[in-house]
Amino acid sequence: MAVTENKILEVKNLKKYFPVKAGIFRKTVAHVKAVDDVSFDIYEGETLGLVGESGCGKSTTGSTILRLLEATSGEVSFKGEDILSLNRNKLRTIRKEMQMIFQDPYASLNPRMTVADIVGEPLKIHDLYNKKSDRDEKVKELLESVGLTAEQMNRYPHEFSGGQRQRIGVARALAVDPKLIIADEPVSALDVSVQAQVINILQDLQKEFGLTYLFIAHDLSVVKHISNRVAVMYLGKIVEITNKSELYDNPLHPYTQALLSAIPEPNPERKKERTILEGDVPSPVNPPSGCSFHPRCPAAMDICSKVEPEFKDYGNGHFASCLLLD
Ligand SMILES: Nc1ncnc2c1ncn2[C@@H]1O[C@H](COP(=O)(O)OP(=O)(O)OP(=O)(O)O)[C@@H](O)[C@H]1O
Repeated sequence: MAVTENKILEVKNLKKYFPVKAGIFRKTVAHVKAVDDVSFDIYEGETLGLVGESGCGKSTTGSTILRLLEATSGEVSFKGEDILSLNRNKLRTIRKEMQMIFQDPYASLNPRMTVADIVGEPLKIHDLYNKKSDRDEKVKELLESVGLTAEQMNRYPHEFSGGQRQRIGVARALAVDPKLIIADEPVSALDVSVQAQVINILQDLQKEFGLTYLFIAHDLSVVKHISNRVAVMYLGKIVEITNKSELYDNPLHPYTQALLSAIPEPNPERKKERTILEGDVPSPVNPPSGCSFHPRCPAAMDICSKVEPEFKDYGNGHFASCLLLD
């Protein structure tokens, strides 16, 4: 399925603050602003890459959309339905259509369960294929769709390589026939040679089943191949979002430029200038005033520490928040 004009997911002003407690009465003394006013849409059939350094809030965004974490405020609507206000029953029904694939294929599969039980578990939870023989048939089909074999269904996770385990994770996510998959760093724990295989499988499955992906990664090179659009996140906020070619050819935000310059250039003749990001990512408990990127920004001016930049459209759906662009 090609990318359509239907918004399957709309995220508006989403915030997730974690309380920081201290003292014998465990009083809340501050908040970790993990997701701080994030808005974006995803169109049906599309892959939106969500990229940023460790700790910028990508996983929290994914988990809050699926209500694995409760949002502090904001709106998330999936196919027009307001997810954040659904009761448990309705949430359970809609969860079938939104699945997550996790980063660590070692930690996310129960070592004591066979592959058949792992992949079949969501079917049981959602009361699908109640007869064991039907469920096993479905599991076989799912394993084959991710390039594994039916014979492997009675084995345990430790008998598989990292890439194969991630395929098991993908098969499990697909079991309930979802529409949207949030893939949280699905290839970060894998060898580079295996990363491309898993990404290719995800792309093939997208075509076959008309899936939509939110694909989370900390590295812009990983999402380049698979994404239609890319959103760049820094300290709880999206600082730039646009379609893939625009982002890689014409990045507007200095943070995006720095992330791009960190990608190794395989061709030595096309050596590029590198922007080395100075210092550490500031704490999301007490983000810097003004533009939160200013302490590390190679182009920062005085005003950047005083005024918070607006998130503006610079044409053709290319949004960025940087005072230097005005
Ligand atoms: N349960 C929690 N309680 C308190 N703070 C949390 C909690 N979960 C995450 N955080 C903090 O929220 C911020 C965002 O974390 P998150 O895991 O979403 O970032 P990330 O971009 O996905 O990073 P990574 O790539 O390392 O997973 C971090 O500062 C993190 O320490």
